[in-house]
Amino acid sequence: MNVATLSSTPLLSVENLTYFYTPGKGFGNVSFEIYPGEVLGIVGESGSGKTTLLKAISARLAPQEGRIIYRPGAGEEHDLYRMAESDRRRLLRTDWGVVHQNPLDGLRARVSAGGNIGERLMAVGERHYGDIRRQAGQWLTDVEIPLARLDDVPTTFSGGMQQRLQIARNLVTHPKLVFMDEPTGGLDVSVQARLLDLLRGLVVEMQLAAVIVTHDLGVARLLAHRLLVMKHGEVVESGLTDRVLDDPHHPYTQLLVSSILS
Ligand SMILES: Nc1ncnc2c1ncn2[C@@H]1O[C@H](COP(=O)(O)OP(=O)(O)OP(=O)(O)O)[C@@H](O)[C@H]1O
Repeated sequence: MNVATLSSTPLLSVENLTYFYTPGKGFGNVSFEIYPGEVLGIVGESGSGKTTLLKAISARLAPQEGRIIYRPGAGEEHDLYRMAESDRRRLLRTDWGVVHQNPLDGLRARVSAGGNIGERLMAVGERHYGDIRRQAGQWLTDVEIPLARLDDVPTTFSGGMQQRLQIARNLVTHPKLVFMDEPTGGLDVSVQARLLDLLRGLVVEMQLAAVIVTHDLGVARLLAHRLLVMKHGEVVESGLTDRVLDDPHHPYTQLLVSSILS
């Protein structure tokens, strides 16, 4: 992917971040930056702290040390965990999106598909019922869900459809930054491939900045400009995706890469 057009001011700066549930369980001293339009992949084995790190950087788990600076526009700077709780919550409903591995964690099960998408639009101030319904319908079509399902609740959808609905709900407000935890996990291989295609198209078209946690290096290769490789709660390697995967420097990354080749 082309990173040459990225802005020189980071959208998000993560500085020496640490969170341990108990000794050895969590992550320590993690620092990195995300630029507008950039997709960062976080890879590593199960239990290496990826999900915990994603929660901390997406305003859902206060770190024990370190800070996160968010810059939504020129000259604007917010220290994420020093903002008022209500401002942080608003950020998650409007400027940011979170796509959970289990789609029902990110959807309202008793609200129609259209309502799930419309709710986010209302959070950014849209009030016109007709416009909201029209945009919800457009997004359903964009994520390849038949328009006829607009009034159905997500529990009647397949796993793949639920995940596409969750993506539509998150992207309808054109967020600046989206956090995704194993967005294709738990889906059949063929459904995963279609979803990946869709995600890749949306990321490019909307110039989304995103952080994607995955243990699947194929997903990382397809979506991420840059990778962080985690092991036992530490970042052991980082760099441009092609460099990390084609010329891994750290022995652990070499092991990860060779394990998918064998
Ligand atoms: N709520 C919690 N309380 C205590 N320990 C936890 C909690 N959540 C996760 N852990 C532990 O913290 C460590 C890191 O977990 P985390 O979910 O961040 O890893 P991960 O790399 O995302 O793994 P996976 O790919 O399996 O989701 C693991 O040892 C896990 O068992």
